[in-house]
Amino acid sequence: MTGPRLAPRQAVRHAREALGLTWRAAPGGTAGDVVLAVLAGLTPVLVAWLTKLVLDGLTGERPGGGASLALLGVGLAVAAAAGVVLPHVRAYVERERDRAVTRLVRRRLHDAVLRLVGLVRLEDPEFQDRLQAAQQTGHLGPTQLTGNALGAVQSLLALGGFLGVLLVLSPVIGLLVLVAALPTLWMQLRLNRARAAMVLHLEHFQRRDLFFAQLLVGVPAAKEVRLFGLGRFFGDRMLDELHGMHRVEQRLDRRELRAQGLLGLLGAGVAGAGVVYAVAAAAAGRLTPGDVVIYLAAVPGVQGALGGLVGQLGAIHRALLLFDHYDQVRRAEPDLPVPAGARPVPPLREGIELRDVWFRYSPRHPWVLRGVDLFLPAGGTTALVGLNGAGKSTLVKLLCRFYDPERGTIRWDGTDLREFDPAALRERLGAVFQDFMPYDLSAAENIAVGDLTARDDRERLRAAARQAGVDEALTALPRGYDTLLTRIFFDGPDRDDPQAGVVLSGGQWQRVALARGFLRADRDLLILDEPSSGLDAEAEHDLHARLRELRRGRTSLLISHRLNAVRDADTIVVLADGRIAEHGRHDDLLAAGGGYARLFTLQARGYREGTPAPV
Ligand SMILES: Nc1ncnc2c1ncn2[C@@H]1O[C@H](COP(=O)(O)OP(=O)(O)OP(=O)(O)O)[C@@H](O)[C@H]1O
Repeated sequence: MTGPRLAPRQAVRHAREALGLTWRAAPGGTAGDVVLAVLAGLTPVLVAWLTKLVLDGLTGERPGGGASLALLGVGLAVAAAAGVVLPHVRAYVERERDRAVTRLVRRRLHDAVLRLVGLVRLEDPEFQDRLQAAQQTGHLGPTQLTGNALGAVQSLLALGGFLGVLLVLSPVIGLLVLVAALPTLWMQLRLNRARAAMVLHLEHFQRRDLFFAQLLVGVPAAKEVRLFGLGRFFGDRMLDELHGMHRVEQRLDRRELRAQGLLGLLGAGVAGAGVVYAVAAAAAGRLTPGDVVIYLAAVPGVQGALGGLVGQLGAIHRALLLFDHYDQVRRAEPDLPVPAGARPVPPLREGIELRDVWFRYSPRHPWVLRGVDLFLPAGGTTALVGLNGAGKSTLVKLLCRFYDPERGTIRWDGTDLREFDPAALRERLGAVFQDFMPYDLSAAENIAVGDLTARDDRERLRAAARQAGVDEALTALPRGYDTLLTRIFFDGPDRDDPQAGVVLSGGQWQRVALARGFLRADRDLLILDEPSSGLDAEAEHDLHARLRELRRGRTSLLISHRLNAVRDADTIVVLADGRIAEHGRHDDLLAAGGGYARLFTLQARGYREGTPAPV
């Protein structure tokens, strides 16, 4: 397994940014941690040295009065106490710092995602993987890097101190210990790289493991999993992924075990030889008992510090790799060009014109729109119809500027949408999407997300709900509009009240989504993509009557498979194979006897004779 690599310059840049980020998030905590790391590195050496001095004083090897011996004893006690307390203080300071870093990283990631005003990047699976990894591990880069860098400083200080002591006592042994540690260093570095490679290799298994686990325990798939008896099938797939993951880990663990065992034996051999030498030298009077004690502390001290140092270097490498996900998300270019001096979006006076619009989701995907020419006149209702996959929702997404056309233009009173800031353009739009989002929030909040300025205006929210025909149902909920529309989690006082959260029916949700759209009914363009698909026949009829009222004199685009619901539109446009196949008023299209007439007749016959309609 070869390790993933970061170019040295990139590694240095990541290190600088990660450390800078830690500093900005928690300057006090970081400075405190540096001081504590230095103290923690020097304390064991100080304790060993003071022990030696006390022993030498006691055995009369070094002259010194009782007073200085007592002082040494006190110093030893204080240093030993510091050695016990410091790690706990440091752990607290580090956790505080890490929490501050986590908040800052989350905020910055959030800002980076908000800069993606379109959908292209979010729909790119590779970018999604990075985004998920950055969400989960973004904070670990800076915190682990800082923690391990300071750990490395601590190890270096301990290493330097103990090596200095050994070299003073016996340069030969000092050098021997150092040389014996070199294979450990080399092997650890190799293992570090293999471990970093494994982490990346495991990501694939982990994603799929999580996917199957969520299918098994999550609510969305629960019905199909039970009805189709998929539990065992998905459970086995999940365990396969887990096995795959564990096999990779096991291979590396075995390799590590072999290497560590061999190196441990080597280290113990060197240490043992040193002990024999030190005892013999003390017996011959070349070393004092204190020298032997400090020697006994220094050999494992050097080996431990070296091991720690190498481990920390490996962890730094892994932290830099983790930081790479965060860095790439942060540096992602905006997915839609937003002009520097974007023009304000004027109220729509004439209409929106699509001129020879070509679009595909990426060069790897087929064309969805192939030269669409269309005019949505201000103040008029245009209905868009067509078979599944014809490109209707795609056209809506282009109007909202979630994507730009690959060829051709969309003009708002003559101005290309690309000249506007997408956020300003969207301020002028109201929409009910076919795949609207049910939020795990209260009923009031679920409507208010359509226009957050109405959040505290209960009357406005209720008016919108009334227009969508859902006010009565929401008022009747256990806590009225404050009832959570979820059973997944409860907030505040709801926590202990299982009645507080409710599950709405599909049609009720559809009406809540409609209420969101009604909140924005005063916007310049109202887009209604299948607004009645989940409603019963009576409610659908009622809704379309309301929508007709609402649309009167407004610019709207209505998409529906129920052709009866669009027959009174000012213009009906039929989209087929990415092109406008027909357009005109209902009666004209029927008279023309084309695709629209065929579909309309089929649906009408279906209602009369009970024949299932095709769309
Ligand atoms: N995000 C996407 N990435 C890639 N292809 C997509 C994406 N969204 C839609 N498509 C493809 O674009 C084509 C048009 O889809 P679109 O949703 O616009 O059709 P539609 O006319 O709204 O269909 P329906 O009546 O079923 O809602 C389909 O072939 C679909 O697979």
